[in-house]
Amino acid sequence: MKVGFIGGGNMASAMIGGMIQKGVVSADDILVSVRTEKSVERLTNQFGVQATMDNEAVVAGSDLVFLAVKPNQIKNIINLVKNFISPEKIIVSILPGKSLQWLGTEIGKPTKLIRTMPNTPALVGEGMTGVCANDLVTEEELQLVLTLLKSFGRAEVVPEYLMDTVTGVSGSSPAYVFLFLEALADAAVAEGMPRKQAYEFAAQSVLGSAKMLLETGMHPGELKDMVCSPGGTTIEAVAVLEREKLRSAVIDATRACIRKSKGVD
Ligand SMILES: NC(=O)C1=CN([C@@H]2O[C@H](COP(=O)(O)OP(=O)(O)OC[C@H]3O[C@@H](n4cnc5c(N)ncnc54)[C@H](OP(=O)(O)O)[C@@H]3O)[C@@H](O)[C@H]2O)C=CC1
Ligand SMILES: O=C(O)[C@@H]1CCC=N1
Repeated sequence: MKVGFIGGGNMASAMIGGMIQKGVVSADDILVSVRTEKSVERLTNQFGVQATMDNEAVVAGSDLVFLAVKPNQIKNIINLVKNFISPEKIIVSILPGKSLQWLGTEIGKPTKLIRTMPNTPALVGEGMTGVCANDLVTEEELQLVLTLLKSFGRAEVVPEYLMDTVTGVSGSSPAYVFLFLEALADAAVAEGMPRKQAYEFAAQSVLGSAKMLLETGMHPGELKDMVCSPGGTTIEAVAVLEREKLRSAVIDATRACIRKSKGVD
């Protein structure tokens, strides 16, 4: 099977890297189109894929095509390539805010469509992708796409009305986590820890905490309580984070992201 990508930027590169590394698609079977010569060179050198600036050639030569450009590019791209979209091809969008219905209307003919929302931890095999499909996609085809997506992390089918929520809770959230990690490390640096070491201590602590939540099935409040010794150090930090409204800031920020995803045009 030939897998195409229209757009080969941050997110597409993370997905391509994961797929090749896990061996679910070989580099020879991946075609990518981009806007600049510079990206053609980067993708060819980094992954050994067939990179080009010819979007039509990628759609014509692929069985499954990921749409991985920015939302403001997608109308033009669909107009350019829609004549090359035939009924047996599967089109997989990774764009925020673009519904299956919107994509179908722009393509203008019955097409197998899958809408996804991945995230950049795909680059290290720890992505999280939300997925939904239209009625023309068979169960077998959906499973095939899930296999591709699971090559770089977890992937789960969700009802389409939750796709903007997926953008807020996992698509965009690595950026909020990196802000937190940077601040955590800054505090350690302020106390004299070398920066590289501070990132290692901060990142491993967040990684381990996330793993505990996934693997124990315990409530996050209970996991927090396990760290807070009575009269101890942790509860002092927790009290400051509560006073500074960390949790309501995270809720408001995530909902702002979801609102933006709902309004993307
Ligand atoms: N980054 C993220 O964390 C996530 C992003 N997304 C979504 O994925 C999509 C891509 O995002 P991201 O990878 O971050 O964006 P980037 O800006 O990194 O990549 C965009 C890519 O599109 C290419 N491109 C632009 N115009 C054209 C064109 N006319 N024809 C062909 N290729 C074109 C660019 O080419 P060139 O390299 O030559 O400029 C570039 O490779 C967006 O819709 C984004 O919302 C979804 C989930 C997470
Ligand atoms: O910021 C964005 O628009 C994209 C969508 C999810 C992550 N990045």
